[in-house]
Amino acid sequence: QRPRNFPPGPPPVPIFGNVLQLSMKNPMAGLDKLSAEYGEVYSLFLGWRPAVVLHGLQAVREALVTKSVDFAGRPQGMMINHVTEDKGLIMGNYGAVWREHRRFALTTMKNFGLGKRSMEERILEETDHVCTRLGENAGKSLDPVTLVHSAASNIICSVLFGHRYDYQDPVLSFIINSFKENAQIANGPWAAVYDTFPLLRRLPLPFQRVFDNYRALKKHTVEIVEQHKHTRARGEPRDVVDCYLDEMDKRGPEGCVLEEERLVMLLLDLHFAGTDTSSNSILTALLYLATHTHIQAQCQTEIDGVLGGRGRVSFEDRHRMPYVMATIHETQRLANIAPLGVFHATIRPTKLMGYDIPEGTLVITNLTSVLFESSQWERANDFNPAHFLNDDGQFVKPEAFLVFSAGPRVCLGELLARMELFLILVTLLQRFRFLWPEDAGNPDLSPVFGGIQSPKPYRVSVRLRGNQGA
Ligand code: HEM
Repeated sequence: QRPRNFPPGPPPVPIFGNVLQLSMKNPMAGLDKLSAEYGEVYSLFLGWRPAVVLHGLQAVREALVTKSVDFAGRPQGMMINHVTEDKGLIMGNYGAVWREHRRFALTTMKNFGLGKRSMEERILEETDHVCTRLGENAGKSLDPVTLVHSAASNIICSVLFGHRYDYQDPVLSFIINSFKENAQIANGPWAAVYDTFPLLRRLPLPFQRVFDNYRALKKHTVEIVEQHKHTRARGEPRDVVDCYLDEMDKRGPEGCVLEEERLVMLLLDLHFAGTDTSSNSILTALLYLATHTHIQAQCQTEIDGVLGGRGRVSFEDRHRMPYVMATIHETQRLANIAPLGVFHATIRPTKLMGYDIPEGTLVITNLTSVLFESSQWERANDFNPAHFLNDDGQFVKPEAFLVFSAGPRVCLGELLARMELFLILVTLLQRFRFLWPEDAGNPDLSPVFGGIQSPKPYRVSVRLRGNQGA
């Protein structure tokens, strides 16, 4: 039963709630229909658990920005909380432990928080490896998925652990595959079964795979932390692990929320959140550029004009590349990496657009509905970099660009992700042309639905550009 003055929604059936009324493969169309019937704020039952769904900029903004703290919690008692042993940052509830870890991670990952090697340097170093691999494939076509996932994982590994893996290293594919499989299961029907039927949780069903993968990843991360404890020099951090250990030393054991077990979970969270998100954004950008070569060429003209003979781009160059910035942002909008964001929860009783929302209510921010809202975007379903340009051709970011969400829980890796996208894509466009292979048929640009979306598998032809060439 819905509480009094709770947002309206479809009648639930016993035990299942409304989950059977939505397609598990892709619930987005079903959610749009419900919004058309019940409004911008409506409710659903996921099994026994009531959830409020926010549709469109107005509702999402009121919750995340205007009532920010009220909506800054995370639902508890779900599979993902159990997998991370209630110690992760992403699913950590609003409170001192989450706040301290978020502050620590944000400060450390600022450009100069990581000791001698800046974030920019780490990204550009990895980009060189990508260019070498692409150069070997010049004149041919390749499936860029493994290369781009490996590069994104290596960048976050370099930031977290000061280490990158060779692209052939089996540890790298173990990490990427484990995170990928976990994301798939954790956002699929088996996670819903786990969350809805507590009595089934100990049975050998497919969701156990997520726990197995996580245990293996945790063991690997614990070993890295142990190695760091032996090789670190206090006060001279090389990476996030060293920074955390330094911070623990500085604060001492008394009343400190920083502890080694939490460090391991923080590393796993950042590694997970920083891999598929960035890589699928880059893969989507390459797909759109290869299939819209006039836009690619316009980016290359701007890049050549700004960089001249300079071999290396810097993040500062973005201010002189409005068209490139607009193109990257537009591909991010269309990539729609986190279509339903990450689930929120209310931390106290509150109101939203006139409805009463009790404490602890699960809240789903339908970011897709904002990124494709026809009143916010002139041509919402097209690839149109002009969405991010004003009449003077300058780069502007519309309020409805919520790929990183908003409010106190806004993506913690936004700066890193923006740097990666800009530095990698500009370097690649400076050196290569990407073409849709002639024998590949018509491109299918629609993404594969998931908690983190990806483009459909594709191949792309790679051509070397001349020094400054066209
Ligand atoms: C283009 C790439 C990325 C996109 C589109 C993206 C998007 C998002 C979104 C939508 C959220 C949910 C915010 C909310 O709960 O309202 C989120 C949370 C988060 N992201 Fe990202 N992300 C990206 C890259 C990264 C990277 C590179 C990192 C790692 C350094 C990262 C770390 C996190 C963390 C830790 C959270 C949870 C924050 C919290 O709960 O306080 N993300 N991200």
